[in-house]
Amino acid sequence: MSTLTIDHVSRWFGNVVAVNDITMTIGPGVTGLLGPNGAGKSTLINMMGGFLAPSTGTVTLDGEPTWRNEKIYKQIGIVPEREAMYDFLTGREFVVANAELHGLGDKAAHRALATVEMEYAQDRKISTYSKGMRQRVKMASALVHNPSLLLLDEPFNGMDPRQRMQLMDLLRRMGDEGRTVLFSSHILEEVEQLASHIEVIVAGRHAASGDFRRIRRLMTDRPHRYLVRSSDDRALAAALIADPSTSGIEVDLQEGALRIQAVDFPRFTALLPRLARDHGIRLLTVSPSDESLESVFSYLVAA
Ligand SMILES: Nc1ncnc2c1ncn2[C@@H]1O[C@H](COP(=O)(O)OP(=O)(O)OP(=O)(O)O)[C@@H](O)[C@H]1O
Repeated sequence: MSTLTIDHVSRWFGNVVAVNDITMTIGPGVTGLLGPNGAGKSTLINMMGGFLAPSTGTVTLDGEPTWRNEKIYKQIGIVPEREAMYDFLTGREFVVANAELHGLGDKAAHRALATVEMEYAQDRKISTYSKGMRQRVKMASALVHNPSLLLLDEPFNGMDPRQRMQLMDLLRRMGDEGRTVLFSSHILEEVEQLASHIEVIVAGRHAASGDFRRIRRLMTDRPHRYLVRSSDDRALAAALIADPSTSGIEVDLQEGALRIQAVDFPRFTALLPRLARDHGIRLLTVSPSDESLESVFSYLVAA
């Protein structure tokens, strides 16, 4: 059982602060590291894995620093995001080469290939593999030395639903075995399905931490903005503003629409059609105007 401790870690590249004073603890089981593109997930994972030095702060695995610590590398398996692999090798050759780097032999490679259920294709060239197969071979090479900590950077990117399910099952199994598994993603649903614990980072900062219900609640409890078009925007605005489910309504003349900020999301969604009906107003468009992941995340950061 391994516990990873990130203590006031920052990392900058020139003027860019990629990771900004993050403190978190990752224990056994599956943890999802959620954040939009460019949030600093890869930078953080590289520091967790001991491949990149923090500018300040420390990353330790069971009390031992991960940076430049060979003893600790034996406990860490990392599946990087990048696609580049040795296409001219077979899956087996690739995993054996990685086993040899750890001073291990064919047996370890064979065991790792079996774990990811890739024995059937191990003698084919990597160039002939699908995205999911490549991901599994990368997993096998990260697993050859039976690490207690497994780090995966955006492992589901570009996978089809079946491949995704297979990999989710595998990671779940790894977590159930008592390994500490951390994977990054920018998709909440993906993280929700798999992780018992979620860490959210946005713009290099730690935005939230907890189980997915808590994170989901933080996201749905925030004010929602809607763009609404109707047969009589002014009458609808007048009817809505009296209700406490909304905190602001703006008539956007250019768009020919109302911009509504709802603070009580369930009440607002029930109220809107009822009010429209009661006032004989026809609703033409009701669309959330800030549902992008970015805005959800920025809300969490501001909270
Ligand atoms: N080697 C580097 N040199 C300069 N800037 C970097 C370097 N690595 C990362 N950055 C910058 O640090 C920030 C965080 O990048 P990082 O790749 O860690 O984010 P991410 O959350 O993994 O994003 P993505 O999902 O797009 O990979 C970005 O602004 C990025 O441009």
